[in-house]
Amino acid sequence: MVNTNLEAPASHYLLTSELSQEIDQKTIQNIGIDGFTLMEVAGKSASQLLLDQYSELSNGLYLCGKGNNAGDALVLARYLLQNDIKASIVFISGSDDLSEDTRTNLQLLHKYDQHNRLKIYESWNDAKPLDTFDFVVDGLLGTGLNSDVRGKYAEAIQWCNHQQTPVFAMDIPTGLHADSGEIMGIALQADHTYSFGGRKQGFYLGDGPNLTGKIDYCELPFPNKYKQDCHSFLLDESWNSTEISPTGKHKYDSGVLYVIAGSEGLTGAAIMATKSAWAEGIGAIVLICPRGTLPIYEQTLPSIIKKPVGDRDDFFFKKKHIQKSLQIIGEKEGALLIGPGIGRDKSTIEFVQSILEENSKPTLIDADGLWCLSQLTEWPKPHDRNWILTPHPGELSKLTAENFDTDYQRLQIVQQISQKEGVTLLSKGMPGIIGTPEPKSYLTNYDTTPFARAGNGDVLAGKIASYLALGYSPDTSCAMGLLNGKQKLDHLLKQSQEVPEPTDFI
Ligand SMILES: NC(=O)C1=CN([C@@H]2O[C@H](COP(=O)(O)OP(=O)(O)OC[C@H]3O[C@@H](n4cnc5c(N)ncnc54)[C@H](OP(=O)(O)O)[C@@H]3O)[C@@H](O)[C@H]2O)[C@@H](O)CC1
Ligand SMILES: Nc1ncnc2c1ncn2[C@@H]1O[C@H](COP(=O)(O)OP(=O)(O)O)[C@@H](O)[C@H]1O
Ligand SMILES: [K+]
Repeated sequence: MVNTNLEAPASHYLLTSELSQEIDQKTIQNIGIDGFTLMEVAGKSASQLLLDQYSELSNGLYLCGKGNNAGDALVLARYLLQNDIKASIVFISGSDDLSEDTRTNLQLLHKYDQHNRLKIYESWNDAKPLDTFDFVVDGLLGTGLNSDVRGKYAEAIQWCNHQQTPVFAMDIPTGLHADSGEIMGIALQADHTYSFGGRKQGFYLGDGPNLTGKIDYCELPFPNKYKQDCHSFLLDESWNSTEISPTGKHKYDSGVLYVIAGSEGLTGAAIMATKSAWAEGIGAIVLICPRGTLPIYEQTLPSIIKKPVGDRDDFFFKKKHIQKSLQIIGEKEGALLIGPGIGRDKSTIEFVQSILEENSKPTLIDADGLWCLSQLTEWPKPHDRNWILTPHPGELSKLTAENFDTDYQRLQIVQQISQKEGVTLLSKGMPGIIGTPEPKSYLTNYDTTPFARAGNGDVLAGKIASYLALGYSPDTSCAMGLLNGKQKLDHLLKQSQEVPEPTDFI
């Protein structure tokens, strides 16, 4: 029983290069909306956005390749020409070999030019010295790019990156890989990206966030059914409550959250996690702790039920605590959070292994709990249980025995592992990536560096575990946990310039 129920809004589907092409082709061939029409819609919606956002533009420089990406730029040029905005168009590889729809759009553009406001250059060399212009449009290359940008294209990009005027990218900044966010030799730095038919996955990985500028989604008439093959989504605060909703159970029909956390020297992790979970309004939290650590929690966690296991001189979880802990966890419905601050003793690993094998609750495994898991040759996960794992990059690497240099590799590992093991994986970092068994993945788009302070992982784990106990699905719980922090961060930063303390996020 693996529950997933996040429903991304259509504007938040993230397309790969292959999927973009597939959807284009199916719409053209099966639905009968031709490529020319799609191009018209793309260029027109970009023109509307651009005119809304910039009122003072008078002369555009359009850098064009020979494919359909150039066609989008030509449609844009036509609509802006209608608004008295001049166009200087540079075809980097000449205009003899344009794609069919792009050629048609060049012919149309000439027909719309009543007052000689159009200039055409047949090569990059011809175009220099360039006329004055107050914005640049990037219609060089689109989403299909899969080799390093060549020749004059690279030269034009380098030049463009030194200009002061705003740069508008059609569909994707040229040189950015649509799937991975990798720079293909050189890439254009855009101020705005008008993303046609769907945002591209690479906008949120690798160098993507540094190159796209502001991203505007321009809808194309793609039937929703063709988007069903999309597995990757953007998670941001614009998602509303119907998209992030409870699974069946009423939110306030809350179960108990059992927390197995803390050991000598690491009781802070247990305190942060339980306080954070408590703040979400859950009815009861039971903190299971080695008896020697109990006095600290008596002082610090008055609202939390404490159930000590073992003897007064037990300061970390051991094999001998297994039965008692399982008995406590089995008392009521709810969820389990295991890991923050439990340490890495050999006996703790055995303890964790048995708890994971025997307990039947939805379970969040974090921090040292993940380390214990990484020490086992096989994960003791029963197939019908919901597990959430919340590793930071080091923990993910240890857990999967995989090294990754890029976000794209990290995404691929998250997708593989969550599907193979049937778990929901929240890979912390920038971006945060949620992977589900379906498999689906959700990428965040905000700066996570303010969260990179010891304690924020415990706060996040506490929130997510509390949502699990409240009856939300694992993926929804992760999404809510991340967005809860982001919302608080925005609020705190409005009040002060300082980086907030982890306790501020509770
Ligand atoms: N109907 C549709 O499908 C719709 C598509 N739409 C738009 O089309 C875009 C995709 O268009 P596309 O597929 O024509 O690709 P695009 O990048 O413009 O040109 C490819 C040309 O570039 C060249 N080239 C390749 N690699 C290179 C390199 N490394 N360095 C230098 N040159 C390189 C290559 O030349 P070749 O190597 O073959 O000589 C090839 O001829 C998409 O992003 C969206 O904007 C929208 O209008 C909606 C409807
Ligand atoms: N609300 C949030 N949104 C995105 N990422 C978050 C959020 N809260 C925490 N994180 C991620 O969790 C990381 C902290 O977790 P971790 O490294 O495990 O720290 P800890 O030492 O607290 O266990 C942050 O660097 C960030 O990547
Ligand atoms: K482009």
